[in-house]
Amino acid sequence: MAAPEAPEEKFSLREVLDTFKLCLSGDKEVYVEHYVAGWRGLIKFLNSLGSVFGFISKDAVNKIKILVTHLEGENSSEYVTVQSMVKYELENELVDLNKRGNHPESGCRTLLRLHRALRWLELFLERLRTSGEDGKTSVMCAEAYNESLSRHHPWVVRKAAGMAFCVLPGRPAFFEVMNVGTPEQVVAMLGDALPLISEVYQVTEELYAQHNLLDLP
Ligand SMILES: CCCCCCCCCCCCC/C=C/[C@@H](O)[C@H](COP(=O)(O)O)NC(=O)CCCCCCCCCCCCCCC
Repeated sequence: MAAPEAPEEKFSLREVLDTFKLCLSGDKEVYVEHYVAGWRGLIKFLNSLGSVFGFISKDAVNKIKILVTHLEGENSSEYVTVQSMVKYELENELVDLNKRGNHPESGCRTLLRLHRALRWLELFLERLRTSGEDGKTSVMCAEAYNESLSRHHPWVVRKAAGMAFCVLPGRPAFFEVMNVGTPEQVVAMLGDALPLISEVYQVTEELYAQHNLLDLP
């Protein structure tokens, strides 16, 4: 059995919900700081599911580190919101637009990877929310993945992801790890969280579409 985690390391869905609430400013700009914090919370959840998911969490952690480097770097004021980041990086030609080159760690391409994963999360959580007691998390996860992220992944990543999904715990254990309370309370909280996640996704999607950034290499 795994050693118990330190309390501050424990995942809580409420915490993630709260960070996603903070993501959007009054005029619908997305704060990079809170976006990153939301992902950190989700990765805690992933880590608590076991080492099979290590290769996924490692990639997500790397992406977060890149964004934090921008957030804390000398141009930190340009990285306050996704909108200001896009403007700054495009105006200063800091993004590889057609093929990978001098800017493999641009904020724009890095955030795009997380943004695509956010769509997977939205689809997965919606399935989880509406599933019955004996719903299979592995199937919900695979379906959500096939409808979103998978098209951006090469065969070998799709294969590894598919294998990891198979060992996901069942719905009751999954709900337990969320640390919310009864299954009914989890479902209610998912109902609160989904519109927030969905709005952050939509705002980012529109911004990236406007600037033709949805296929950054
Ligand atoms: C709960 C089960 C979690 C399953 C996670 C589903 C997503 C599967 C993603 C598989 C990614 C495999 C790792 C490699 C990825 C990279 O190739 C690829 C491309 O990057 P590159 O252009 O720099 O090369 N990276 C990505 O697409 C970014 C993936 C980020 C995935 C983050 C997933 C976090 C999952 C958090 C789970 C939270 C569940 C919450 C329940 C309340």
